Amino acid sequence: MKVSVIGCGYLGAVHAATMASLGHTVVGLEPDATKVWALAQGLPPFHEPGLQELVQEGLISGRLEFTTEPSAVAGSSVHFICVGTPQAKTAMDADLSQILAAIDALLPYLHPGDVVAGKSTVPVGTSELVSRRLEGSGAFLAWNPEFLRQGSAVSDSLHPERIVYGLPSGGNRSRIQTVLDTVYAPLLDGGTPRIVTDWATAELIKSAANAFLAMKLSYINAVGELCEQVGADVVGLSLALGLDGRIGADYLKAGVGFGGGCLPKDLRSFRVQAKDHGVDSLEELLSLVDGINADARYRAGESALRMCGGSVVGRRIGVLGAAFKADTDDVRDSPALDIALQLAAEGAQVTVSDPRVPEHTWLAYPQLSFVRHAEQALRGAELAMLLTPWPEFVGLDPAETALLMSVPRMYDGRNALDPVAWKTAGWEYYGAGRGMALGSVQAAH
Ligand SMILES: NC(=O)c1ccc[n+]([C@@H]2O[C@H](COP(=O)([O-])OP(=O)(O)OC[C@H]3O[C@@H](n4cnc5c(N)ncnc54)[C@H](O)[C@@H]3O)[C@@H](O)[C@H]2O)c1
Ligand SMILES: O=c1ccn([C@@H]2O[C@H](COP(=O)(O)OP(=O)(O)O[C@H]3O[C@H](CO)[C@@H](O)[C@H](O)[C@H]3O)[C@@H](O)[C@H]2O)c(=O)[nH]1
Repeated sequence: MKVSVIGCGYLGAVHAATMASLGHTVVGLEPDATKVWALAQGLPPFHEPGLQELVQEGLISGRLEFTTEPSAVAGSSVHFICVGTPQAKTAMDADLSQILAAIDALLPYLHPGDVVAGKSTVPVGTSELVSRRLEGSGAFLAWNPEFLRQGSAVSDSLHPERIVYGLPSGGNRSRIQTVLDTVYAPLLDGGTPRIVTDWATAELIKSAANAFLAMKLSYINAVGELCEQVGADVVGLSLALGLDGRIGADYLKAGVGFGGGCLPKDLRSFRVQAKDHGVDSLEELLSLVDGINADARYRAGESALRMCGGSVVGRRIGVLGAAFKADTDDVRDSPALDIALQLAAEGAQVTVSDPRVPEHTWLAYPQLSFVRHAEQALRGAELAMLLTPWPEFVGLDPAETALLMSVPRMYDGRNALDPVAWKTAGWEYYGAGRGMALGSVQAAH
């Protein structure tokens, strides 16, 4: 089947390559000529494990192409909408301008019977809005939200936990379902569960999923704050909670809070949706979740101040990590960058190390120094802050690393290091949500 993917950023590039690997002929449409050039060379313009190989396989097979030319999408049976839905510049709701522009640009090339499948994360009601724009084209609309995570996007796409179809009511429903079933046949045949529902439910499934993850993270971070107050250890507590199958161990790693291009903005968009529809209790709950997340970042800055004796003015701090999580080069709403900026604003000399964040990103933050390697950030520093748990940081040798520092002090904002090993090597160690605790809970069978 020929399919098009409209918008080839973190989601669209992966989706296009995945569709090609499932055997479809794929045209990826993207207005950014630099991204198209890079993708067409088989060199994705961002870091995503496994993507380069998948894109190169697609290009070599002849089933995958990238273009800036909208007419290339003509003749596709399914058009996947993967454009951005960022937070609006001056409000908390989602900015739908990329969605509407993408649909308008698609209209001249749609044929009756084509399926337009929205994969972007959108507020409830967006499908209704988009379907009115599609009127007269003869195309059908489905909302088919995507759940991949950056850093494991390729494997998440090839082995999804579920596929959701939001379909219109009426006679065309089964026809659209058949088309989507054909597109996803290799995954469905492999046992991936499929949920078929209406547009509004599909839209809400995605918002509710991200808000739930955010809620779990803010819950454990708030509990972590209590742990710090009473000298308890949130890492041991999370381990014990996670062994309860009803709770589950995922999204219980306490630290400096969640970031990225999805959870924060989707949580805020969901807040607006709840408020707009008069569900004040949900809005209040989500607002607390958002507030606790902001606090987690702020408390990291406060801990740094305390560890430096009450002031960071002129003090050298080495920050390990700029990306919002490991295995991505994405700094959208990154807690690490936010905390580094907070400390620079307090007067610290902050050097940030990240193995992947591209150099053009650094130019936007003249108040920070950027280096590639941990050693460069930590040499002569009196506080190290681990804020993104890249393997090269987690694997640092505490004794060797201590020799680089003017004072060996470690704030572990991801609870990724072994406090006993670091303390034994002479470090003053402080973990988010565990303070100076030594990690007093161990699992045994
Ligand atoms: N990043 C993720 O892991 C992820 C996962 C699931 C869902 N989502 C959702 O997917 C959507 C895209 O997210 P992203 O992270 O890929 O964003 P992104 O900014 O990386 O990618 C969006 C791309 O769309 C392009 N674009 C903008 N206007 C366009 C137009 N009119 N026509 C064609 N292309 C256009 C942009 O140039 C950009 O390359 C968002 O709604 C997001 O919430 C993202
Ligand atoms: O135990 C944990 C797990 C995650 N995080 C943080 O939470 C944030 C989000 O992490 P993750 O969910 O892995 O990253 P995303 O790639 O943003 O993926 C989320 O957002 C995507 C876009 O909507 C969805 O598709 C995914 O299902 C959803 O997990 C990051 O800052 C992580 O560091 C923690 O602090 N502790």
